[in-house]
Amino acid sequence: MKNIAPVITIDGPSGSGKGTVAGILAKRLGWNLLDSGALYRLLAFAAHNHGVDLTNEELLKKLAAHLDVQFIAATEGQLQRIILEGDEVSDVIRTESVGSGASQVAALPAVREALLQRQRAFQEAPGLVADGRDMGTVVFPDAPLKIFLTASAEERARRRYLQLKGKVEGVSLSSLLDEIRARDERDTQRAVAPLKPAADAIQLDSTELSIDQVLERIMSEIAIRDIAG
Ligand SMILES: Nc1ncnc2c1ncn2[C@@H]1O[C@H](COP(=O)(O)OP(=O)(O)O)[C@@H](O)[C@H]1O
Ligand SMILES: Nc1ccn([C@H]2C[C@H](O)[C@@H](COP(=O)(O)OP(=O)(O)O)O2)c(=O)n1
Repeated sequence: MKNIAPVITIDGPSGSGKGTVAGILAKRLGWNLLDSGALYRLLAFAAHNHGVDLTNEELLKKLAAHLDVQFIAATEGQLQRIILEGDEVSDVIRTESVGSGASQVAALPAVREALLQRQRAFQEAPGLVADGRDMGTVVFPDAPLKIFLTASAEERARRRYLQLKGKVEGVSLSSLLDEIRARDERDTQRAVAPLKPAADAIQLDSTELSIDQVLERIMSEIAIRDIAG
């Protein structure tokens, strides 16, 4: 049977606000949430734990196909939890070094293929908000609303800095900016499913917008399309 649960895709570079906006939107609509970047982060993290080299496409493909992961949905007062092989890894997968590993494994075609069905399985009633790099272009090309969220690299580094300062030792704005630029370069230049807006995506530059303003813009696009009942 054809899956008719609507999908809203939010793609964009690191620090543009995708995860924040997708999480709030899913909660507001009462829809499911797919944080696709978490899957690539989990794979990079699992590879590190199992001593698998981040260039070993064959082994990474197998690891991706058998990734033992559980997403426990957010509840009132409790953020989404991610369990990998029985251990809670919600926080440890968020470091920039795991992000960089995720970006490396994400460039491998066999890895992307192995994770495709797992991502599509999140499309369940009453609807799905999915964030990542290729949600609108590859994973959910028929989504009725696609957002491509951007912000200047400087603003994205500033946001990350504010987010990590006090939590992670030795963070510096200039190294975060370098890391963000390196990840942008790798994610946009790879051959398979590169980061780019879908032809029918609405592009939203959040450099000068607050989180609430971004949400307001997306809510008005949802209302125009009448996709959330
Ligand atoms: N429009 C915005 N203005 C200011 N800060 C923002 C905005 N959107 C997101 N943030 C903050 O920036 C940081 C990174 O956001 P996040 O949602 O993790 O980005 P992404 O998922 O695109 O990497 C978070 O601390 C978040 O609260
Ligand atoms: N749909 C996706 C999601 C993430 N990736 C890759 C590329 C990204 O640099 C890494 C990490 O993604 P993630 O969305 O968690 O990173 P940010 O929160 O934007 O910093 O994974 C991808 O290739 N395709």
